[in-house]
Amino acid sequence: MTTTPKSVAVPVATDDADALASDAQLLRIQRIGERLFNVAHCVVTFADASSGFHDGRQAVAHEFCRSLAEVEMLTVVQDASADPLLATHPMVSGEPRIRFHASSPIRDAGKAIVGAVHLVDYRARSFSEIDRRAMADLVGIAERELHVRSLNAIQLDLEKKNKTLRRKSLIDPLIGTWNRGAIMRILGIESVRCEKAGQPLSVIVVDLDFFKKINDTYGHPAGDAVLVKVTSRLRSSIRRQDSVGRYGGEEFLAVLPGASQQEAQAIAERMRAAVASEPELIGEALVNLTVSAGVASSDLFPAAGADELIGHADRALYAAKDAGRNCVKQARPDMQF
Ligand SMILES: Nc1nc2c(ncn2[C@@H]2O[C@H](COP(=O)(O)OP(=O)(O)OP(=O)(O)O)[C@@H](O)[C@H]2O)c(=O)[nH]1
Repeated sequence: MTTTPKSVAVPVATDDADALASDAQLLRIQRIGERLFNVAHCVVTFADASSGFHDGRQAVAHEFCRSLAEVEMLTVVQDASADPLLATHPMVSGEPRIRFHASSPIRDAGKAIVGAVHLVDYRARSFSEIDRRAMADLVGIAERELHVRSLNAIQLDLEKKNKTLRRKSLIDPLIGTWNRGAIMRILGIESVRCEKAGQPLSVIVVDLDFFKKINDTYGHPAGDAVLVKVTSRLRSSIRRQDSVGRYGGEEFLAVLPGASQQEAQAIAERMRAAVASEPELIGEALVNLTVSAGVASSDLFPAAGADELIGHADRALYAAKDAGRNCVKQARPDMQF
């Protein structure tokens, strides 16, 4: 009778606090079992070896219980030394000379066996009808605990999936920056924050020059690769507190909280220079890339809301394109676009 229990996957709470709380509860169940039946050990085992819990005092009894085959119903061996199956078990014939063993399966909500409650003693003893009913009650408590554990695990899993989904819903899948929805939300938040703090807020709209030609010449996948490379250069040009997102196809929006018009102009110029500084290797070809940028700052448009600020930056971008591209234009109240 030294077979290993079948492996049944039991969802367990992986969060440390939850796991500790559940383990404390299991220890409590085991202590109640020992008191209730006046046995040396009450051990709860799970088919999934990674779950279940025992203290050092129970290690031998736990090892014994885990070495036994899974039971389908309450099974009682009143004297293991006289039991045809257990008598030859090394922990019965030798130390620690286990004599009494009773076990009853723990079932999950779907009635699958996921573990067992065991009673172990070093003296032979009887097991009354009252004991049988008490054992059923104890198993019921263990099953309820297991149910709570799996609910915790499901909740944790859902929370993780939720977090991943939320993140995915904010990130552009091609270039890995904030997507339009996310960068607009960041702009909204920073706009309120800067206004409250009495700080300026600047935005930059950046657009790749002649991108259609790149697509037409090298193909759409190469165009995608260009977008990724340009994104990386733009990101390396901003400050820690700034954010860049994909505003449109080949258009980016940078949100610069606290940046005055001069600082924003300098950052936009840094972006432009970073892209134009050296050609990008796309496949076999060295491709010269440039961007045009329009900058708008709240210190020049104090009454402008976030959307209006973008409108001003957009118009400055058109001016940069008109001026021959590969340049930065600052939106000014006195400018005619
Ligand atoms: N490869 C690729 N191309 C894109 C993507 N999004 C938009 N585009 C392309 O970007 C090109 C934009 O072209 P235009 O609006 O004419 O702009 P442009 O050629 O950059 O010209 P200017 O902006 O005036 O310098 C179009 O050919 C779009 O198909 C994308 O995700 N991947």
